[in-house]
Amino acid sequence: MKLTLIGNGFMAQALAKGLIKKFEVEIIGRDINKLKKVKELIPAIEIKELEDAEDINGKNVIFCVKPYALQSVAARLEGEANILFSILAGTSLESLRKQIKSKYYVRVMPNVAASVSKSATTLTGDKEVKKLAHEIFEYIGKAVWVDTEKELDIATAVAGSGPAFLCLIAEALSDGAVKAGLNRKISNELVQGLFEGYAKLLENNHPAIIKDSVMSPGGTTAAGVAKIEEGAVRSHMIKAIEAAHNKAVEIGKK
Ligand SMILES: NC(=O)C1=CN([C@@H]2O[C@H](COP(=O)(O)OP(=O)(O)OC[C@H]3O[C@@H](n4cnc5c(N)ncnc54)[C@H](O)[C@@H]3O)[C@@H](O)[C@H]2O)C=CC1
Ligand SMILES: O=C(O)[C@@H]1CCC=N1
Repeated sequence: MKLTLIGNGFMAQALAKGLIKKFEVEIIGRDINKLKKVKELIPAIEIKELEDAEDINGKNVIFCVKPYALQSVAARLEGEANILFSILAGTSLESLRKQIKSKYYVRVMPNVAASVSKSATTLTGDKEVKKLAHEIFEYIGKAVWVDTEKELDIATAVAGSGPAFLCLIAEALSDGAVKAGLNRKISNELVQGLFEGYAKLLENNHPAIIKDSVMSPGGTTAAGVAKIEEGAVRSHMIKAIEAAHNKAVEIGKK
């Protein structure tokens, strides 16, 4: 099966790296020089410059441009795709249906870890292609189908934007270690190992149980946790998800 990615940005490249293991991948973009650079990085892909009347008839398209570019790119597409997968944050199935012709529509919310085939991806849309959507997006990591777009917009906040939130935590932990006197290289290495080990533990344990197992009475962890609570970090994480979700909904209304 051939997959046609429209857009040649960061996420298109991240998806292509995983999808190429199983599928033929074509990337259509507006800048041939950028496309040639992408081909140098992922030689197995086909590249094609976006035409003014780009024929998508019968193709399985993964739409990877920015949400604001939907209208201008859609106007250049001709014919009816077989499946239109869209990774555009906030952009509703209704809006896609109005602007791009396709037999089936699926919204997809991957994340940056697609570049290492470890995305936590959420899918929703036409149930006729649910199984196929799963099969395709499992090549970039874990894929979960939800029944509503509301759930996908929440998933956008927690799994799409989530890596950036974790980056702030990772950077801050390393900064703290550097502030205390550890060198940057060792601090970063320890934080990387910390996330790797924690991800493994999280597969089978609730975070509260892991926390309790680390936190000794009167110990170092308890001292640190008390400081974190002073800064209302948990409350602000909840607010961050709320804000990111609200933004996805707002993008959808434009
Ligand atoms: N970056 C991330 O972690 C995630 C991004 N997304 C979604 O993925 C989509 C792409 O995001 P990125 O790859 O991060 O952005 P990017 O800026 O790296 O790529 C955007 C692509 O759209 C193309 N484009 C923009 N305007 C265009 C136009 N008028 N005509 C033709 N092509 C046009 C650009 O040339 C570029 O290839 C967005 O809709 C975003 O919501 C979804 C999940 C995670
Ligand atoms: O920030 C954004 O809009 C995109 C969508 C999910 C992750 N990045």
